[in-house]
Amino acid sequence: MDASPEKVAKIIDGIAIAKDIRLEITSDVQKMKEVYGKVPGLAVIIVGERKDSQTYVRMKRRMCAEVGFVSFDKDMPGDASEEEVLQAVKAFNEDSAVHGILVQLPLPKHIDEQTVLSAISLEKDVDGFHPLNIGRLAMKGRDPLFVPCTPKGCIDLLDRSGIKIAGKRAVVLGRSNIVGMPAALLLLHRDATVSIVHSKTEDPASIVRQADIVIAAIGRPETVRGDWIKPGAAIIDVGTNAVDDASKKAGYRLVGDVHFEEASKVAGHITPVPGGVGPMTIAMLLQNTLNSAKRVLAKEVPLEKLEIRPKQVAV
Ligand SMILES: Nc1nc(=O)c2c([nH]1)NC[C@@H]1CN(c3ccc(C(=O)N[C@@H](CCC(=O)O)C(=O)O)cc3)C=[N+]21
Ligand SMILES: [Mg+2]
Repeated sequence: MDASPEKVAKIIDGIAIAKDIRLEITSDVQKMKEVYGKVPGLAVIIVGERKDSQTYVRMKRRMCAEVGFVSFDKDMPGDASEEEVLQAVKAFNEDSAVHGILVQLPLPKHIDEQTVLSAISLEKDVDGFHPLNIGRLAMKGRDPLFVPCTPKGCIDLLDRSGIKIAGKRAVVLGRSNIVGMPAALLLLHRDATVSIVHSKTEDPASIVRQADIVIAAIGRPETVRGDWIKPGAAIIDVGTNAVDDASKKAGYRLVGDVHFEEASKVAGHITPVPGGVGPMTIAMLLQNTLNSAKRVLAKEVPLEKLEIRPKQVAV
């Protein structure tokens, strides 16, 4: 494919795809309710008053209601102690109506995130942030119980857009525990040839230019420019950066890590921001929670009689 200036990439519509997924989930939840008298339960713990965190948590709780889950809300003050947060996690670990536990990040500075994430029961770690789930993700043949939602959503966007992964060159920008690193591992498990570009990489543009698939997760606005992109490449933009914009009522607008206007003239497929990866993150959280509830059911109902199967049964 050549990069003639009039060429325009196909937009990957994360809002529509996430909605399809929520419909699939809703139908499984209805069946679960009819046949077994149970619905999935998701507990969301938020500590402190960060505006962005409150917005995300509100969206998660709204989506839970939409698909028929029960949501358990625990809103704690910003000066809650680590011990108190751990107690809240423990209570949800022990509550059989709760199939998934999410502790909204970032936590206030006086609380150690790894201590809290490690306290979440492995069977309820729907964010996939528990070190054992991350460790399993890194191992061939040892599937984790839960895959982190944002990277999982990125792969699902590629799959549902008909983009082939096996054998392709993929470049991930960013190496965070919650997006870049797991995204690279997932691509590797799908037989892509994977490079990770990060803050110390020399000449990142030359690496990105080789990629058939780009996942950008660095949290720096419009860093990936049009001339970094191989014509026809698939671009998944995880960045959600607020930049000042006086023409907007809120005083800011959201932009990705990719310069959308430039990139969409070169790429074959591209996700918009907002409306790309963001909605998928929440859809994957719901999917992980549903699968967790199915796994609990599979322990109570003989597998051959189970009408809705979990993706994976044993630990
Ligand atoms: N334990 C934990 N799990 C998370 O999954 C988690 C977290 N902590 N902390 C913060 C990040 C961020 N995150 C997003 C979820 C949805 C959108 C989303 O739906 N964004 C919309 C735009 C929303 C808007 O307009 O502000 C979109 O991109 O279209 C974005 C970001 C989950 N996170
Ligand atoms: Mg593995």
